[in-house]
Amino acid sequence: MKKPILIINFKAYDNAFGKKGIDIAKKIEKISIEYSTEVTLSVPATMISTLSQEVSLPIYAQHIDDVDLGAHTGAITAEMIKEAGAKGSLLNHSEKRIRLDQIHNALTKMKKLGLESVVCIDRYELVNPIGLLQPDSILIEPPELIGSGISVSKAKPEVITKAVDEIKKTPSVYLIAGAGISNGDDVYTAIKLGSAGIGVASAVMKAKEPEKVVEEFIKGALRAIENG
Ligand SMILES: O=C[C@H](O)COP(=O)(O)O
Repeated sequence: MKKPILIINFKAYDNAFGKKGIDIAKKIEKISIEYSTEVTLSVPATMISTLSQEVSLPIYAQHIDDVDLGAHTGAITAEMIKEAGAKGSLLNHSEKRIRLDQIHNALTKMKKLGLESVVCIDRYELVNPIGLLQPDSILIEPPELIGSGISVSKAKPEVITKAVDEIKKTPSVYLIAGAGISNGDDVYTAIKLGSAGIGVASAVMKAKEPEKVVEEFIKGALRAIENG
């Protein structure tokens, strides 16, 4: 994964799929290319294949099930998302929690398949236990701020700084911050506090002009990196 890490989670918003899903992905791609800054899209499973073909951005799944291929009705496996074109997946999002053993199994399989992984957690005490499992990144998000428009950077900066301290014990793992990220300053602050990037959903998916929001986020991230 390249820093700054910018992950836009499409979740199940009404513009996350179908023609609207392609449209928003293309708008984000245009800005990403303009600023030479990679933006990862975490999309509904049904859109992985389409968006992998329609845009040049890294496409992630939002979840995978910890099951082997076989009799598991409705399962979405690591093999399936890889074949559909995904570069990786979120795991354990607060809207799709899984058990620790399932995170472990999923990561083992993803590594074998060459898929990237971003494990979501809700508190800094989990940074080290999850970091020891060696995902590519950990995304820390206080659940109460998700979708609130009040950013973790402003409302709970200590969550980021404590998580940044903890991630130093597993230096190959990136720490990403998310929840309520709404503007360029939120992104700037999150990175200045030591995170490798941000995860965001509502500010982009609910925006009238999502490309403008993404542009502001990228500018905030680049400004933070320039200022060291
Ligand atoms: O995966 C993204 C997060 O849950 C953040 O959501 P939000 O930007 O709507 O707060």
